[in-house]
Amino acid sequence: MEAFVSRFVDRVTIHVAAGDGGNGCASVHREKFKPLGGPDGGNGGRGGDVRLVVDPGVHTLLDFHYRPNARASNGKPGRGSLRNGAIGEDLELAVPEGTVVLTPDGEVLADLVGAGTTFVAAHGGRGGLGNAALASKARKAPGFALLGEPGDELDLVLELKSVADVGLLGFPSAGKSSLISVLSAARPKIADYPFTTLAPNLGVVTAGETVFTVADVPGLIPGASEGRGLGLDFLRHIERCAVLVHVVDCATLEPGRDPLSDVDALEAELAQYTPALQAEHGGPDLASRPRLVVLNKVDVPEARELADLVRPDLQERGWPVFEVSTASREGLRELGYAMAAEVERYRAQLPPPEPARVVVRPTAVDDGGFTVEPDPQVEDAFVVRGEKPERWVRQTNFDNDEAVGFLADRLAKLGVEEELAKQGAQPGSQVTIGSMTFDWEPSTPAGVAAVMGRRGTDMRLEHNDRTSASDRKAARRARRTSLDEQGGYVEEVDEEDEE
Ligand SMILES: Nc1nc2c(ncn2[C@@H]2O[C@H](COP(=O)(O)OP(=O)(O)OP(=O)(O)O)[C@@H](O)[C@H]2O)c(=O)[nH]1
Ligand SMILES: [Mg+2]
Repeated sequence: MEAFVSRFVDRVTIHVAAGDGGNGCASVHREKFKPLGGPDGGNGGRGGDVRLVVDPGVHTLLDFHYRPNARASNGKPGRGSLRNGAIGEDLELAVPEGTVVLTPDGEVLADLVGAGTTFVAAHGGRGGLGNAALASKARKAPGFALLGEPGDELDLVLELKSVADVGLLGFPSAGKSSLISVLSAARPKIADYPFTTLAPNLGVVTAGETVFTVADVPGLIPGASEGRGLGLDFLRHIERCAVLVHVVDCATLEPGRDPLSDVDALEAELAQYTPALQAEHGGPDLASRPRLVVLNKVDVPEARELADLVRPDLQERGWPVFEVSTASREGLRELGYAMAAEVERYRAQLPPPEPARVVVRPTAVDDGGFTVEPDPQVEDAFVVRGEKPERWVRQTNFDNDEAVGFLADRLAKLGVEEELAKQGAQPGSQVTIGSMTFDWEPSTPAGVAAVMGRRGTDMRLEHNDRTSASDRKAARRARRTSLDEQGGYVEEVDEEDEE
């Protein structure tokens, strides 16, 4: 029998950060006696993702409790001579079967079922294109490159619905922590004063082929269902356990206590408690869950006598009874195997694990669309929203005029300028995209055409625009081919397909 855990964690908030994309490189090919070479700046590498992967060897969220921060590595910047930056390494975090991923607001993002099921918790940022990839017929030697995008960075809540297979029920000092310490390798605090255990402990027990978890929880006292002692905390944990085990102190000298009345008192508490989870998720109620009874401390002669005395009464209720001593370690092997058998029985009647039910976060959709709306806070100002425009702004180095010009071209090609003009934007109107606000200067045929079109018509300009569109398409096709050959390539340079 083995184990590794000494604390019980079923809910944890983690902070995940994907890697940033590397910046593209602006560089010009240099050779002796050939001063004017072409652009040869490579692309930045993509940042690494943070992924959650179901690993059957992991049984708790404990690791996240100790290490709640996870960061994947950044992509490397591109370099001269067409060298692309290395891609950032993905970070995989092993989570137990049944881990539920939520936003801090409680929205369920994924319910991870089945070994190997993967959820991308944070997407790495795209690498920026280097100036070689940005070169085109019209822009033969770009003096700029695109910035890498920051990776996603966010908080997530992980929850484990079924935190333990077996829950130990018992009065304070009955020997629950002692039992878990001898069944598993967990080393909880054990002492002869009540409520030694303040936070539940979890042990992983191996009996034969079966690996299962046992939760040692704070001692239960009458009134717990109304919140006495550590009652409600205790009950919240117990309701997640498939098998309940009464741990009874046969050596207590407290007046009014004996094994039968102890068991009755705890059963009465269970009966009064309405499990929160049951209401939420359905599932078997506490009353119908299998129980075992452990008569503990039989190394004490009086305790063994008492155990022998009450054993038939308990068996009459249909509960298997085990006499053990965590001190002399008597009866433990048999108990371990009996727990394993109950756990196996429970698992066998569970519906087979559903295929991965993963809810993808809605922000990942890139439909190429955008919206333009008047800014509700500022007069004569507009807000542009959309995956592409916002991304393009993030990729732009605003210290470089040429890069800003390139951004303006991209926005015009997507139709953002035209739409702004349609909605009445004037030169000098404030336009906000993502985290940037600009003064609008319609600089392109598309923008002007729209302004003209609104006033009347200008077929000439529309015509010009059509011609240049087919030109651009041809140029784009050529460029794409050359990009594909580079390999490790990051994104399409232009998204003019909307034309
Ligand atoms: N003689 C004897 N004493 C035991 C045995 N098992 C536990 N004890 C003693 O009983 C006392 C309480 O043990 P714990 O394991 O801390 O009991 P607990 O049920 O976890 O108690 P709380 O955490 O307070 O609810 C300690 O002094 C243990 O040494 C046993 O098999 N025989
Ligand atoms: Mg304890």
